[in-house]
Amino acid sequence: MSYGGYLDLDTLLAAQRPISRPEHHDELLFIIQHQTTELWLKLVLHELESACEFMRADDLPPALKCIARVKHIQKTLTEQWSVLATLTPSEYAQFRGVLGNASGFQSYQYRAVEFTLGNKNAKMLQVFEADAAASAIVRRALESPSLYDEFLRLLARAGYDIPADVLERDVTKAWTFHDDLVPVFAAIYADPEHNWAAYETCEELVDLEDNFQLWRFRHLKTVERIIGSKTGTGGSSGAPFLRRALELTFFPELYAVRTEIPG
Ligand code: HEM
Ligand SMILES: N[C@@H](Cc1c[nH]c2ccccc12)C(=O)O
Repeated sequence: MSYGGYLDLDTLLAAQRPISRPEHHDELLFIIQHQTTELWLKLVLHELESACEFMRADDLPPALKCIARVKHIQKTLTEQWSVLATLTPSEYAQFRGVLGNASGFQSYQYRAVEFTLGNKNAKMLQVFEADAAASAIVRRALESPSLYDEFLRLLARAGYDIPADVLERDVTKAWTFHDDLVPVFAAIYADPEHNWAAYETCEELVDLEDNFQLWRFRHLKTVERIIGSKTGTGGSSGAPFLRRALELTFFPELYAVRTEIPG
């Protein structure tokens, strides 16, 4: 066994192949920024899937440990935008053309993470039609209960009054706001001492969402400084599209409960 052999470094380090001719100095940065993100997303998915499994087994402590690791990865990914922000608009414009219609829209691991957190949208599968392996990853995330679904099922098993329509919902559909979950969370937040595990998990989920939004925000701000309000290579309006994504929420009832806390 050797360092490079164990890590399959030859494969890893052969995978940065700029396509601009003559090769643009900054294309390597662009590639590595994406590849490192994808590597971390691979681990995020792995940890979130484990967190779901632990929840299914009513084993919260290890689920929370997985979530804690995901939160650190999210922070790293958010910080990492500052490296790409050293790419100036003039530099990027010199090789943007080689990207054609390719775009972050096509990140199947990103889509799988969004689905695992509950932002499902079956239409997104179309993007990956031509790629069987990518489709399988995204479809699995679409068809599995989200982390939130698993948490709510766990709460129901623990005796909390989770409405039947929540427990029996079609998990392939986007989450919609459930008014009657808010009193359940209000009771948990009113008495943390007697609901500690549920209370702590609620706050961990809010952390996950908060971190996810910070990543989205930094993506938007980096995009704004690099391409202004140009339309995206993926066919979207660009920055306006990314700005709208900041209104998405994975766990709306966990935000709604905050309004209901007396005081
Ligand atoms: C110069 C750098 C970048 C620019 C100008 C940029 C621009 C954009 C734009 C305009 C979109 C909207 C889709 C489109 O029409 O193309 C988008 C989506 C996306 N980008 Fe980036 N991006 C950059 C870097 C990155 C990096 C480093 C990642 C990390 C993997 C990334 C991940 C994504 C993802 C996942 C989406 C889909 C978001 C969604 O559907 O909610 N982007 N990007
Ligand atoms: N969507 C980007 C291009 C882009 C960003 N990340 C990518 C990853 C791979 C291919 C293309 C891209 C733009 O409009 O400029």
